[in-house]
Amino acid sequence: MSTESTQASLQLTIATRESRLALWQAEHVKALLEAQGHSVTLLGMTTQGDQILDRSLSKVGGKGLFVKELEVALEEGRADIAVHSLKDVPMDLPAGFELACVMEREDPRDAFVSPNYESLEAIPQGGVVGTSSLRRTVLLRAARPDLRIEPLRGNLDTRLRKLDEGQYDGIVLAAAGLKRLELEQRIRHVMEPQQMLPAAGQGALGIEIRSGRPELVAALQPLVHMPTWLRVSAERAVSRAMGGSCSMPLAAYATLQGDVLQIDAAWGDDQTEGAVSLVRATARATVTTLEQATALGEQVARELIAQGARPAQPASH
Ligand SMILES: NCc1[nH]cc(CCC(=O)O)c1CC(=O)O
Repeated sequence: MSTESTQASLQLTIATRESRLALWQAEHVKALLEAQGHSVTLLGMTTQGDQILDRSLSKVGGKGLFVKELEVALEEGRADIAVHSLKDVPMDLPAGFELACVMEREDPRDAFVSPNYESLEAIPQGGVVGTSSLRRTVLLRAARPDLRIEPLRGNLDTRLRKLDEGQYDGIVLAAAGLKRLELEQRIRHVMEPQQMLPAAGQGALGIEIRSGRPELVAALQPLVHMPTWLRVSAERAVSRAMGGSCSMPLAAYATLQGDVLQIDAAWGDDQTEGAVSLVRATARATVTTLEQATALGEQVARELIAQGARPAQPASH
C-alpha cells in the first residue's frame, strides 16, 4: 500500500494576533502544515484584547476579545484558520464556527518567576505577587494569605519587564508561554498542580475554523492530539457548566492514564477579604470519547456547586 497522502495540498491563511507568543504559535502550526505539503501564509492582526492592556479584561468583556477579530477574518474569507491558546477561547464559539483541532499540550502548569526568591514559599511575610488572573489570585490567597496580590497585565515580555523593574517580589505565569518563547531560564519554580491548579486548556493550542469546511478538518487531522483533546474537553466542560466565562476564580485540570481520565477542579470566593477557602472536587472514569470527557467535567462542576461554588450569571450579550 502506498504511504503517499491522498489528500489535496491546500493554500491556507492563518489569522493570528501579533504578540510574540501568538506569532510563535501561528508559525508552529504553519511549519506543521507545510510538513504535510500545504502552503501557508500568516495574516497578523491586532485584537481589541491587545489594545486594552490597562484595565482588567474581566471588566471589559472577557477573553473573547482576543478571538473576535480573528473570527471576523474567517467569516470574511480573509483567513482559513485561527490558532488560539485554548485557555483564551470562550467555552461556546459563535454559531458557524468550530474547534477543528486540539494539539498536543505543552507543560500545563504555572511557573513562579522572581529575581530574588526561589519559590512562592521563600517570599517574606507581606510580600507582593503580581497577577491579574482571578484563578491565580484565589489560589495564591489560599496558599499565602499574608501576601499582597497586585494587578499585572500585558503580554509576557511586558509582565517580565514590570517584574524586573522591581514592582513585585514574584509573578506567576504559564510555563507553556515561557518555554515557547525560550524564556524557560526565567522560571524559578514550576508550581505543582496540587498547589496551583491550572486553568482549563492551559498549555494547549486549539485551531478554529468556519463550520462546513471538511477539507480543512481533514488537513488538520494530522495535528490532532486526542489525549490532549480528551483532557481539555473535561476541563472546558467544568468552565462551561460554571457559567461559560473564562474570567472566574476557577481552575480545572485533567490527567489521563491509559483510558482513565481524572479531573480536578477548584473554585475560590474572590468576593471575600482575607484567606480564601477553596472548594475542590474531583472525578475519574474510563473515557474514550469527547462526550464522555465532557460529561465527567460536568459532573465535577455539579459537585463544586453542591459544595458552595457560585456559577457566573448568564452573560447578557
Ligand atoms: N492569559 C494569557 C495567556 N494565554 C495563554 C498563555 C500561555 C500559554 C498557554 O496557556 O497555552 C497566557 C499567558 C499566561 O497565562 O501566563
